[in-house]
Amino acid sequence: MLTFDHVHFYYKKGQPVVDDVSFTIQAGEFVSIVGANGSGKSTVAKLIDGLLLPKKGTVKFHQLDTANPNDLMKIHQQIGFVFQNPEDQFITTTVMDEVLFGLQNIRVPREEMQGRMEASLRAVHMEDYLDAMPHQLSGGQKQRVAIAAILAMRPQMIIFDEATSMLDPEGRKQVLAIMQDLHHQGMTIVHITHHMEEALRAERILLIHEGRLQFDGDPLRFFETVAVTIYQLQLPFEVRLHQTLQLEGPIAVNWKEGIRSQWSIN
Ligand SMILES: Nc1ncnc2c1ncn2[C@@H]1O[C@H](COP(=O)(O)OP(=O)(O)OP(=O)(O)O)[C@@H](O)[C@H]1O
Repeated sequence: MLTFDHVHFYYKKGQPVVDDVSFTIQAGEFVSIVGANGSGKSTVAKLIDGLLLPKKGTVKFHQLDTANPNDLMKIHQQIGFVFQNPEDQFITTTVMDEVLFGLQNIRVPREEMQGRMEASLRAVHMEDYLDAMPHQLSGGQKQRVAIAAILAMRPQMIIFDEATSMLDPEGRKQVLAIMQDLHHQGMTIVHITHHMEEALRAERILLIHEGRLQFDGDPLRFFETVAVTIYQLQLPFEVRLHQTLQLEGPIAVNWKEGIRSQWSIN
């Protein structure tokens, strides 16, 4: 379980970027954090992982406190981070080494490494690319390798920070399907995005605006009650269509189910 308790953060004193934010994310949840450019989403993500520390308040992952230097290494191991640009994450020259590198870093026994590497590449359907050079892969494949490198470390939670925004439609679809698949296997997913079609797929949406938490709840309620354009966000096509047709009741649920099945990996 992740807990933000009255968290405050600023880069420059007097200019709050995260302003008294509190929320809890339970194990196994799929949460989207949405908000306009510059609203503070990435800062929240970095606070979750302990890459940034609160100026006031606490961020805890289970009993581990990001402000405690003794806890930080454990937090980094238990929370994986997928960044916007997969290129930034590659250090080695083959897909296989890319996954093994992280395992060496956390001193996984040598006899365990091969199995973990192969299993995590299988989980993202990249098992046929062991010797490929990461830089020669498509955008979606690169992100899948980055995800495999994280999975091999066996995290409990993965944060995707705008991880689809540099990808073409096919790459986006691949990465979103992997997210959904991991969620179904019990992984806690935090997906930071300003694509509302993607946010629709989460179980819960947190809206950040000017560093404050403005909404925390179900996507259905979010799109029905929040005037998203005020926050420089756009309604997903399916929701706009639904509102235009002014459908109600079971059909309102159906558009959501339709989206879920559309993105499903099966
Ligand atoms: N390293 C930094 N130093 C100073 N200010 C920063 C730094 N990183 C972010 N900011 C500022 O903090 C505010 C929030 O930025 P943040 O990146 O968290 O927002 P965001 O919602 O993720 O935006 P985007 O969608 O554009 O990535 C912005 O005003 C940004 O300019």
